[in-house]
Amino acid sequence: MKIKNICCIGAGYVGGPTMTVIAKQCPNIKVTVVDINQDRIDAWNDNNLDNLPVFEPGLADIVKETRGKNLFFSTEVDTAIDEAELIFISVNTPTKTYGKGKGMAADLKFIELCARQIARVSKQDKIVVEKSTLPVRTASAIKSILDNTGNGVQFQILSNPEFLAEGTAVNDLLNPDRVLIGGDNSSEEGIVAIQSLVDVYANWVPADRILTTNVWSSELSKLTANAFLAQRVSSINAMSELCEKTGADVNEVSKAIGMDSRIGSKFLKASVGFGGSCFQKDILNLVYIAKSYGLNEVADYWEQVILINEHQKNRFSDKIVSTLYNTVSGKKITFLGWAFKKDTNDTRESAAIKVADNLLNEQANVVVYDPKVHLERVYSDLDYLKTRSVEENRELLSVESDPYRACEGTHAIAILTEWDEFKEYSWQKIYDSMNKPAFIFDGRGILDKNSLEEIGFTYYKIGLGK
Ligand SMILES: NC(=O)c1ccc[n+]([C@@H]2O[C@H](COP(=O)([O-])OP(=O)(O)OC[C@H]3O[C@@H](n4cnc5c(N)ncnc54)[C@H](O)[C@@H]3O)[C@@H](O)[C@H]2O)c1
Ligand SMILES: O=c1ccn([C@@H]2O[C@H](COP(=O)(O)OP(=O)(O)O[C@H]3O[C@H](CO)[C@@H](O)[C@H](O)[C@H]3O)[C@@H](O)[C@H]2O)c(=O)[nH]1
Repeated sequence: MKIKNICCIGAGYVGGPTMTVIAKQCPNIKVTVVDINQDRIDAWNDNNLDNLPVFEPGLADIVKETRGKNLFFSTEVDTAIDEAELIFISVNTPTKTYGKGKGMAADLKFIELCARQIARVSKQDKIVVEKSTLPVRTASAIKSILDNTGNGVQFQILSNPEFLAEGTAVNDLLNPDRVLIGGDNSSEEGIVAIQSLVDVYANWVPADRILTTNVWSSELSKLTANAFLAQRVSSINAMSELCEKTGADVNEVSKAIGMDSRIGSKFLKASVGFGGSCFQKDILNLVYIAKSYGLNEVADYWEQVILINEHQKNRFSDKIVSTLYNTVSGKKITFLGWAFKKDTNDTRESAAIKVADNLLNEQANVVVYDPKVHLERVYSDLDYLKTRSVEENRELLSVESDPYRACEGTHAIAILTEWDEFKEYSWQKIYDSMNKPAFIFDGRGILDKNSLEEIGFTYYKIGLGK
């Protein structure tokens, strides 16, 4: 079937950029991205492209090129569903915060609402594509809802997980390592549906990078990919602590092992801990699924990836406290960076949140500077933890829009995000304005130890032993 109209439900970090790139690469397909969040849709439609709800390098240019031509953002969900032959579901699937599986399982209520809405509205056969990350076997639940609540029309369910990383989303979408499409390859209708989606991607993705599998393999591959990626970060972070004790340098160890082609060099950068909306959520979900099948050893194995990550964040804040003579009470500590990685305004599960929370518990005065994260976001991240009152969070933590002002009179600087601009600062100027001794805690290993020590800083880098 030749696709002419695509609808995507969910205009978030995945739906927005993914559909923008599809619209660019497929000028003959009309792509409508819908969301129930009016503010988000308004922001996607804002004439000032600085106000788009998602910051990604290169994204605004493509939105400018396609919006109003074959790319539309709207809150008219029913109309967009009705018009489309193919519907992506790209809504959030957060960790459950209530009931059975609380703190572990994925909350599928938004997915179910979408399925019910598609069933209610559809008057013609549709292909429904899982773009959200979902527990393996969710497709059967979606199928059951569609078939039992629909108007007798036929639905084909595909799984097409998204592998983009934030900060590099546009490039990842334009040049994906692979596109994965799972579907019912045992029926003729299923094969036609799979081919329809393959044809969309074939507009720009080479055929050998479009992989088709059965639905369950596709669903499970997404969780597996994130588990393997996060496992590498936790593995190198575990080694970073041993490096600090033994005089090794984790960067040298990473390089040495990464040159082994069987290991590979990517995703071996020690850090203050991984963040982002996916890794923790998806591994917890994997652990929950394994447990639900009684696979306790499998569950315990993957849970360690999360436990090491928690440890890494805590040990970074502990290091700050112990180095500052075991007390940070009333001391100003400057955070450079709040986003979970560079080149994004996303802060979900950012290591900075936990490190700040720990330091606020010690009554530090934390000052935050991040080039892309706004003040309200920082406070809402902290308030969400409910560790202390909203007023106390505002008393103890402030946000600065100028990095030099953020560092004035501070006792210590902690690098929480690897923004490139941090490397370009006049560190002499910063040193001159700081309390002495002037400490830097580099949680991302991005600054040059020798030149900072020459200026007079006391410099700590994750994974660098003495
Ligand atoms: N963020 C990433 O980098 C990334 C990458 C790959 C996969 N994923 C997965 O993609 C999914 C979406 O992630 P995200 O980061 O884009 O989430 P998000 O929270 O940024 O966006 C989800 C959007 O869906 C909307 N929504 C929820 N229910 C709706 C409904 N019934 N009708 C219309 N709109 C509705 C919300 O208002 C929100 O704007 C998740 O399953 C996530 O695990 C995320
Ligand atoms: O060597 C590394 C690599 C990453 N990180 C950290 O790990 C986190 C996640 O980084 P990254 O994976 O680059 O960003 P995400 O946007 O979270 O992307 C991941 O999660 C997405 C959502 O599922 C997937 O689509 C992507 O393939 C997967 O990389 C960030 O805090 C990074 O700073 C490190 O500490 N060291």
